[in-house]
Amino acid sequence: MTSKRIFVITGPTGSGKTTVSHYLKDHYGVPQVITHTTRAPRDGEVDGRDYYFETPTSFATKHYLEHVTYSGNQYGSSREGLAAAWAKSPFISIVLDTAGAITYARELGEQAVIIYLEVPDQGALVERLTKRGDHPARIKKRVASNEYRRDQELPAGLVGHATAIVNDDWQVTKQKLDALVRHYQMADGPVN
Ligand SMILES: Nc1ncnc2c1ncn2[C@@H]1O[C@H](COP(=O)(O)OP(=O)(O)OP(=O)(O)O)[C@@H](O)[C@H]1O
Ligand SMILES: Nc1nc2c(ncn2[C@@H]2O[C@H](COP(=O)(O)O)[C@@H](O)[C@H]2O)c(=O)[nH]1
Repeated sequence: MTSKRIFVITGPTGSGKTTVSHYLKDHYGVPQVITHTTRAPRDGEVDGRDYYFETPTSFATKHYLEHVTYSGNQYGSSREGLAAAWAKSPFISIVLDTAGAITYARELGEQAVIIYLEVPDQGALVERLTKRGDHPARIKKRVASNEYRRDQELPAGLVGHATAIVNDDWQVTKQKLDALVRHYQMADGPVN
């Protein structure tokens, strides 16, 4: 029986990955693995809580399970980060782009529970980024990126591995997340 799980939350930018990760933390005590990035912090983001904010030089000194370039910035997650989160709880979460999620599905097999979030209305996605306070120039750059376009569809490498959730209505999304967590709580039983 697999006792440790990582909820890998993936999907396009603005689809609600961070929101879902916070929900799992607040309602189920699921800690989030903090990843590393070279992008600048957004208003309100805190180093060590939202990301480890790195320079290109410091980013290169870490040991990554996987790392990617997304819209011109580097992002990476470490095995040490997973171990630290699993030391706190058997269920943990991480927010990744779809390339990272594919790596996790391949490397961790059934331990990785992949959740793919989608918002079919592109206009609604951009509106969410604007409301979040993202700078218009950053939104423009991101929406023009290959990674943004790529993540709009569940990639072939995740078909059969991911639970897809349309995150249009937050109440419906919460019900689906509750059902998913309950499923794994019952499947895995108490952890020693
Ligand atoms: N179901 C929903 N309905 C409306 N707004 C939502 C919903 N879910 C999340 N949001 C809002 O959309 C914005 C983007 O959400 P969030 O930051 O969680 O997305 P993300 O996928 O983590 O984005 P990114 O990949 O760009 O970091 C936030 O302001 C959040 O409050
Ligand atoms: N493959 C990885 N993707 C990551 C990691 N940390 C974050 N992300 C994803 O990058 C994009 C952009 O994030 P943003 O915070 O700048 O909007 C988004 O899809 C994140 O999920 C990581 O370590 N590896």
